[in-house]
Amino acid sequence: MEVVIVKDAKAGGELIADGIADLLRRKPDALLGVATGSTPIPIYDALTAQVAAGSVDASRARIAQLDEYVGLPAGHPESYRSTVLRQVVEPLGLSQEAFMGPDGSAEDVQAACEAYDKALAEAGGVDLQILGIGTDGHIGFNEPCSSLASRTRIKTLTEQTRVDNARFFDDDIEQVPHHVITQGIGTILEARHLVLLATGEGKAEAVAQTVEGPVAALVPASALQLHPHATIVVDEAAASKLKLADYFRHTFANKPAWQGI
Ligand SMILES: N[C@@H]1[C@@H](O)[C@H](O)[C@@H](COP(=O)(O)O)O[C@@H]1O
Repeated sequence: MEVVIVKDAKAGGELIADGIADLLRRKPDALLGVATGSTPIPIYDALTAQVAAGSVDASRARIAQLDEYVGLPAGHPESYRSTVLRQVVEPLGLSQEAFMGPDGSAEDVQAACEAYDKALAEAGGVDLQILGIGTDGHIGFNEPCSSLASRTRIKTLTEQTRVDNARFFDDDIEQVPHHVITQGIGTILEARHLVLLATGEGKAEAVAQTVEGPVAALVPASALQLHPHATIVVDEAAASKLKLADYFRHTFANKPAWQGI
C-alpha cells in the first residue's frame, strides 16, 4: 500500500489523473472504475483538462460504475448513473456504449447484481478503480461489517451515510434512498490497481484506521491492505491522524518520478 500526501484536493486530482493518463497510454481501452461523491471531482476535472489539451487520448477508454441507489426513477439527476454520465462520460467525450453500471431500477435486484459482476469479468476486469471513502470507512456503499469477500449485492445504508449524502437531495434525508447496489469488497479487490482519494479533516479518522489500523470488516476500506497495488492519496487534512505521515512523505519524495502512482 502506498500512501501519498498531497497539498490539497486539486494536487491529488492531478496526480491521479496523471496515473490514469499513463495507464491509457499503455492500454488505450482500459476499463476505469469510477466513484461518485464530491472527492473524485478534481480527478475527473484534471483528466478532462488533459484530454482537452491533447496530452492524452481517452477516446477508447471504458468506464464502470462502482455503486448505485436502488429505486430512484430512471434519469433521476442524483442517480449514480446520471452523475457518472455528467461528470465523466460526457466530459471525456465518450459514448454511453463505453459505460457500464448496475441496474438500480431492476425488478430483480439480486439478478442485476450478479449480471453486473459477470459483465465486469467479461469486460476483462477493472484496470484502475477510483475510490472515495465514507466518514465511517466505507468504500463504494460497503458499509461497516460488509464481508471482505462480498460480491456486488444490495445493501442498506447507515443513518450516517444517508445524513452525509442528504446534501445531494436538497438536504432532505427523506429523499435519500435506504437501499443501494454496490460492487462488493471482493469485487473491488479484483481491480488491478486501486486508487483511493480522501480529502478534508472529516476523513482523517477513517484514513488512519484504513492505513494504520487492522484489516477489519468494521472499516471496509482497510481491505485495501490486502491488495498488491493500492494507492491512497490524501491531502494534509485527511492525513492529519496518520502516525507514519513523515515516513510516507519521505518515501514519496524519494521515489523516481517515472514510477508514477
Ligand atoms: N457511495 C459513495 C462513495 O463511493 C463515496 O466514496 C462516499 C464519500 O463521498 P464524498 O467524496 O462526497 O465524501 O459517498 C458515497 O457513499
